[in-house]
Amino acid sequence: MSTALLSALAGATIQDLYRELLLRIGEDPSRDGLLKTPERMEEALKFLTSGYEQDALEILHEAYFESEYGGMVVVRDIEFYSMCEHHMLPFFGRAHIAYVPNKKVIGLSKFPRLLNMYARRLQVQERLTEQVAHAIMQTTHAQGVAVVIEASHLCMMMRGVEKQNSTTSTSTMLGIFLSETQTRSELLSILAPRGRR
Ligand SMILES: Nc1nc2c(ncn2[C@@H]2O[C@H](COP(=O)(O)OP(=O)(O)OP(=O)(O)O)[C@@H](O)[C@H]2O)c(=O)[nH]1
Ligand SMILES: [Zn+2]
Repeated sequence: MSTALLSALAGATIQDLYRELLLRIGEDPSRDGLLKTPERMEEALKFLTSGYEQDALEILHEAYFESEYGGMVVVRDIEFYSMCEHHMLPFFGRAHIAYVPNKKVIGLSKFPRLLNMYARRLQVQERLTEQVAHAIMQTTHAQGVAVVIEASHLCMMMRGVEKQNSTTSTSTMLGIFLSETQTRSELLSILAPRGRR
């Protein structure tokens, strides 16, 4: 890209860029239905990438409660929407987050908040899974953390290979979930589809 073009782009707003994009795909950005579209797109993009402005400590740091609970906590079926970094198309599905506390439990709502934070960045499913697991482990010093994500990728559905029914599963196991087969088996039996337990 030429220096002149780069400096011209640097002065452009996100809405200018979206207007140009509409022109390049053969649309007329001045027609009635599209007049406010660059503004709407900017707003949507800011929301969908708002995770860059947050960090895990900020989300988790005031929601620890002392507890002697020594079992496993599993928050399952947390729905999420993210965008793949390759095509900037959505991938979405469900996450299951489990941990074994270490004298402190975390407010349950913080798990979906943490997932949303990482999901609202350009992602690959593998990294999303790892980031959620490591953030919980590092901030809470839990005995173990496990994150399982099942997702459908629109870049594999509405374009490319056009497969409508495939889903992708990823999992990250840390601490006791890695070292103890029994703990891992307990989690897998909790996550097994109902009727197959
Ligand atoms: N591992 C991983 N791959 C992803 C994820 N989301 C999208 N992809 C893949 O990223 C790859 C990008 O491959 P490229 O060959 O560079 O792009 P492409 O030509 O658009 O690929 P096709 O989708 O096969 O048409 C594709 O195989 C996508 O399926 C993800 O979360 N994890
Ligand atoms: Zn993609």
